[in-house]
Amino acid sequence: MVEATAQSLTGNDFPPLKNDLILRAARGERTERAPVWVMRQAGRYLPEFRKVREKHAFFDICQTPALATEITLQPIRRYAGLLDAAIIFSDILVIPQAMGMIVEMPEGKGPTFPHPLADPEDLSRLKHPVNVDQELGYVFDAITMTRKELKGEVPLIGFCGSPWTLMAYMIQGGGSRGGFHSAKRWIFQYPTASKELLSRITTICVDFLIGQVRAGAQLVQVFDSWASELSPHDFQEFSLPYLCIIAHRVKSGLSEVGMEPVPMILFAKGANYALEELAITGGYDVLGLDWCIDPLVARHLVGDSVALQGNIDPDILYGGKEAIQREVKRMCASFRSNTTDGPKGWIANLGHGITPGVSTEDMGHFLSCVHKYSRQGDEVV
Ligand SMILES: Cc1c2[nH]c(c1CCC(=O)O)Cc1[nH]c(c(CCC(=O)O)c1C)Cc1[nH]c(c(CCC(=O)O)c1C)Cc1[nH]c(c(C)c1CCC(=O)O)C2
Repeated sequence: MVEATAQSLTGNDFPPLKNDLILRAARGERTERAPVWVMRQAGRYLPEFRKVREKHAFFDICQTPALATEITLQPIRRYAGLLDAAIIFSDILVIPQAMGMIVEMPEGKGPTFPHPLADPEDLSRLKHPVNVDQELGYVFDAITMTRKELKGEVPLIGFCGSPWTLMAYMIQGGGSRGGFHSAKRWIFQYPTASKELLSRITTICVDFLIGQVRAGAQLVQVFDSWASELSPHDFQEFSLPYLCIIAHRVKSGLSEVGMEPVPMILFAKGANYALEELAITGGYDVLGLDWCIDPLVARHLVGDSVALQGNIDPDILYGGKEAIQREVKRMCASFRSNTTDGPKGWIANLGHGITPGVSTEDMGHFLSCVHKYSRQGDEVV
């Protein structure tokens, strides 16, 4: 059913889908076990990824569909039958690049912008408007190629960064290590210019996500990784409105071109105080949780209106096999409210991305434990 829609509307002849567990969970349905995938599942903890990285620069990989496809498939092959979704290999920072900014990814240093935005005059340096097909068509090509190569094994997730998180990088010029003082200064000193920038990024996110779905993405996720930097009040003003616009415009934009909506996931890290409001007005089908909230509490806050994703502490993967098993059991009990029924509207994941030092074996153990302890019929205690 899912396939018929995508095929007829994109003109792409995609193989039929064999595992729709994550699509059912994203719609809030009860499933026989929790579908599972891991943020950054195609990344540096995989020796096969590091091997490709030895020969190619990070953004060259993103811009070369055959390489992006190969890396997207690496975890799917290694953990055959254990992962329930693939996520396209790319980065949230391709949007600032599309806006004309230079982004470098020196090994082991994280993203670096040599010329970050210093003050509102710098907005004139940015391309505006951005032709997303032209600037980011390589991501669409990678998605179409990957979807074909996946041969229907699991659905493919597309993604983008949230306006606030992208703005934070564009002004700060790098990752979290030095804090986000410059980006925060903008929202307090230049609120109007900040909102102009957020609006521009929002428009690109909408076109980008619609393009990813047209290219073959079967779910999409928006990463607001630095929501944690904002107070509840500032999240309301500088992140939430733009997140809502993205969800609503992507859905209406897809329906305008005659396509079914796909499930939309929002991961707003550190914004657990906003879960209730996000569930009511956000427009997202799934809310991702970090590990700082108990799943039972989260479910109580959001009611039955959305599915939940998450949320084990990624560092548990450093705790050894016993700890992984124990904590997965605990997570399953909390998401399933201790019943023998299968999970309802739950996608298992970590509470943030997997980190480079995790052993591939421990990652496999995590996935197996989710398969084992999230299953219908077993009581989890
Ligand atoms: C904040 C953010 C970025 N990128 C992303 C986020 C949101 C998720 C999150 O909060 O972790 C999203 C992202 N980045 C990458 C993916 C690929 C798909 C996946 O497997 O999840 C996704 C979904 C590949 C990547 N993106 C990056 C790598 C490693 C870079 C390398 O190979 O040198 C990978 C595999 C680089 C990157 N890119 C970014 C950072 C902070 C870093 C460096 C830190 C790190 O390496 O973990 C920006």
